[in-house]
Amino acid sequence: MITVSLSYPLSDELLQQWGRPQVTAIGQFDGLHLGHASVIHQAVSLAREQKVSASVMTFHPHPKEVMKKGDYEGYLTPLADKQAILADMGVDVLYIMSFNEDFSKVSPEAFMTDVLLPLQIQTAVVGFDFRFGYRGAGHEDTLRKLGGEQMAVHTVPPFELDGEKVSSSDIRRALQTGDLTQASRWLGRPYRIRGTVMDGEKRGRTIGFPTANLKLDDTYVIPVKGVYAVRALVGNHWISGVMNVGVKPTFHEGVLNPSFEVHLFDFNQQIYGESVVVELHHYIRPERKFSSVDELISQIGNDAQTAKKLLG
Ligand SMILES: Cc1cc2nc3c(=O)[nH]c(=O)nc-3n(C[C@H](O)[C@H](O)[C@H](O)COP(=O)(O)O)c2cc1C
Ligand SMILES: Nc1ncnc2c1ncn2[C@@H]1O[C@H](COP(=O)(O)OP(=O)(O)O)[C@@H](O)[C@H]1O
Repeated sequence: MITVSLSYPLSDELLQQWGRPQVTAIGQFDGLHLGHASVIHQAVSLAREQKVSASVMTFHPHPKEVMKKGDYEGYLTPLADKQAILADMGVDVLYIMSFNEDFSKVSPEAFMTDVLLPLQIQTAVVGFDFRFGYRGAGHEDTLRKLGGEQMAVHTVPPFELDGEKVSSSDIRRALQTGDLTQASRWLGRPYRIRGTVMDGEKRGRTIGFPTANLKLDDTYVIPVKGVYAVRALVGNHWISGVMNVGVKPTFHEGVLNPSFEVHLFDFNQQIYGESVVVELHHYIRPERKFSSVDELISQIGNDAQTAKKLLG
């Protein structure tokens, strides 16, 4: 998959290089959950039928982040994660349209005449609730009307599991309430975060549970504070472990930003500075303040046993 950065208005040079008949899925696609996957699979299969390239157009940063709407809570799949997942879905080209205040004012008409038609998109594939252009004025019918003879529009209906529509906002809620089973079902994979191992307070090893402290590489949606059964990719190996997302109330008061610390099972290596991906499989319990370090140690021991059982 090739990634192409776009900024509005598109230059002639860019259009010469990338303007070609193609089928394009357009959307924000944060989370790349099962609903998004159904839109993208549809685009890829239409592209194969029409013997043209399959592309995805997405917008970055997230419009909610740029427009400071107040309900922005971070990314389920920051750009790097999105890229990796889309590459595995058979997408040939990923267009990343730079989203800023100026671009937010582009009308549906201008988006069609200045972006979609010059790129020679012959079929646009969008989800049922797709909105585009200034103030989200455009929707699927607008796209159809403006595209006329030159661009077909394919709308994908809501993807449902057990009669419920899969949505990014429900996945965020599930992560914020510790319902990881639901989050994983809707995502079609466990929720993942990526970070770099930093120095911590060097206490972990003294209590028998060294923990790799992660500085997250992006502004992820933060799952509820507490203890999780996880699998972590360290180098080329997936290792089971237990993670605490929290502020360590046993030792500190008034900390606002949670830390992400993973104790890896049967592991004893120095990994400061390494990049680690953590998959959150199960939520075990909320974080709490213990009245002694011994109680904390014994609870972490129980957590590790629970995680081993849950991870099988
Ligand atoms: C599985 C697990 C569960 C934890 N649960 C709690 C908890 O409930 N309350 C708490 O104050 N700290 C908890 N911690 C955090 C420990 O206090 C922390 O790992 C320890 O202080 C070492 O920190 P350091 O790696 O920064 O040195 C937990 C850590 C792990 C690995
Ligand atoms: N089983 C393990 N799980 C996590 N980290 C480990 C493990 N064994 C060794 N380490 C290393 O030790 C560090 C954690 O030790 P710790 O005493 O908790 O220090 P810090 O407070 O700096 O995180 C990790 O960053 C990693 O480099």
